[in-house]
Amino acid sequence: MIEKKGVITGLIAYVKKVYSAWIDYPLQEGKLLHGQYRILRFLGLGSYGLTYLCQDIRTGTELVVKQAKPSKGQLGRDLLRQETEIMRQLQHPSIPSCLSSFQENKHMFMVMHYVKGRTVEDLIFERGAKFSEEEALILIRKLMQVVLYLHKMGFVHRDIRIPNVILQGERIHLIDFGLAARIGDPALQDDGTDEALQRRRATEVTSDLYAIGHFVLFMLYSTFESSEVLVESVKSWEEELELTPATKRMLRKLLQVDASYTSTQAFIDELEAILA
Ligand SMILES: Nc1ncnc2c1ncn2[C@@H]1O[C@H](COP(=O)(O)OP(=O)(O)OP(=O)(O)O)[C@@H](O)[C@H]1O
Repeated sequence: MIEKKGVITGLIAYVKKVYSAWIDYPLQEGKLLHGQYRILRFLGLGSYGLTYLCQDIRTGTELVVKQAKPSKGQLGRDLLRQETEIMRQLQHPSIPSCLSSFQENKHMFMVMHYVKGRTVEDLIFERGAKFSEEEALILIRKLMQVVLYLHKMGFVHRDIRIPNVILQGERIHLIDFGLAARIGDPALQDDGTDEALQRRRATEVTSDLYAIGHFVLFMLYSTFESSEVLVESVKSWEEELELTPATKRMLRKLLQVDASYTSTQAFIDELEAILA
């Protein structure tokens, strides 16, 4: 009996997976959306949305169009609506502007500026970029100008990660506001009981600072070469990375090993002091 129940549950999960893959299939290149945006290329399937590079046929400009992921139903649409509302309130040269939103064939879309450049993830994993301690901190100082603006506007990003930061020459851009929320508001999505995820997703500024800590570690590990061939390392970043004591102390606070910073500005002040 129990075995039969297990088979049925497995079968339902499989059917759900096939159905999701089918309804989340990206729209075709060349398709015209809203009579204005021609799809040039599918950029990616995120947790809650599908993203396309499009061309505005009236102006020739390249833009990004994000579609709520059909398999996520109402939650996908609510998150895209929230993302649109938040982006409309933000005006910063390092944040893509939201240009419009529309519905078509029961699907919801949002149009924003296209940021041409390379994500920090691409730079590290595809281009083999290496960040010294100082370079990593200088980049974070730039990123914190955008994060401080966001926090001052009353929002948290909640998804600051290396694929969501684009470098365009000397300029830095923060993208993907899909999980952004007003500070203190209850989160729309349920993140279960994973402790690390809950720290990233709390609607408090410390969740972005926690994410910044991991961001710094990704950059610092770009120069790390392990001598322990084929042995899976169980050492912590504090044992593996050779860092100045001040940076170590800063990271311990960001990662909430020690008590976190009391404000975003307090972190920036300490960062400035280290770089000075
Ligand atoms: N405004 C933008 N300019 C340039 N590229 C963008 C822009 N917005 C998103 N992208 C790119 O589109 C792709 C898909 O992005 P999206 O944020 O929808 O999902 P994701 O980051 O892959 O996943 P998730 O949403 O789960 O974090 C990524 O490669 C991202 O770099």
